[in-house]
Amino acid sequence: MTMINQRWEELADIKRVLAKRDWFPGTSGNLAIKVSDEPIEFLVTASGKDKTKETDEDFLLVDREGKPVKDTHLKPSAETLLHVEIFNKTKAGCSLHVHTVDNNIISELYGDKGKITFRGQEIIKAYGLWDEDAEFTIPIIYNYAHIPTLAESFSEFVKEDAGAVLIRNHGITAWGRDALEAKKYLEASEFLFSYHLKLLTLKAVLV
Ligand SMILES: CSCCC(=O)C(=O)COP(=O)(O)O
Ligand SMILES: [Zn+2]
Repeated sequence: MTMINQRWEELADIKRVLAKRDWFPGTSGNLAIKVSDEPIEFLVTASGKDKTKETDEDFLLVDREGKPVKDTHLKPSAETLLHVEIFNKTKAGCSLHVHTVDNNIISELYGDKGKITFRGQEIIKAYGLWDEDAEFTIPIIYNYAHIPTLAESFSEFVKEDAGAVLIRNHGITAWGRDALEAKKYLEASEFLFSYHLKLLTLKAVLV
């Protein structure tokens, strides 16, 4: 199997799993996986598709600027520039972006603070943090409609090979050195969002 086919299968597997969870409502979301380092080339989801469907046009290969490597009628994700920041600035191998109700509500509740910090939760170990008092902070950025501006704002928080950033009332982008790590960061973040919102709701009901 060629590297591109191998990476295609890896990304297709993740897409299938996330689709089953309804994490691609209304054609939202986009996924990317690096195929080569020199030159940097990655597979990214084609724009505007129903990501719950599986086709042989789900992904296309783009260069380090997010431009298609070959002539194609497919358009790279409208948010490819965010994946471009990740692959150009870090050693990340995979980047995942989803819109969920939970990540949107958390981003709105904590958007004015510009971040949300989690502590005292076992699942924080998914971020590679094993200390009892470990904290994990997810920055929250403004949802600029102009994607190059959004990508510039996002870039400020792309420093590590794995991480997560919330875009206010839009969604989350999580990345990691490989597909497993990116998925782990995404799932841990969504777990923490869901837990936090349920706890807030229960506290409000019980007082
Ligand atoms: C209806 S979703 C609006 C665009 C977006 O935020 C998204 O994640 C999907 O865009 P893409 O071009 O990757 O399909
Ligand atoms: Zn989006």
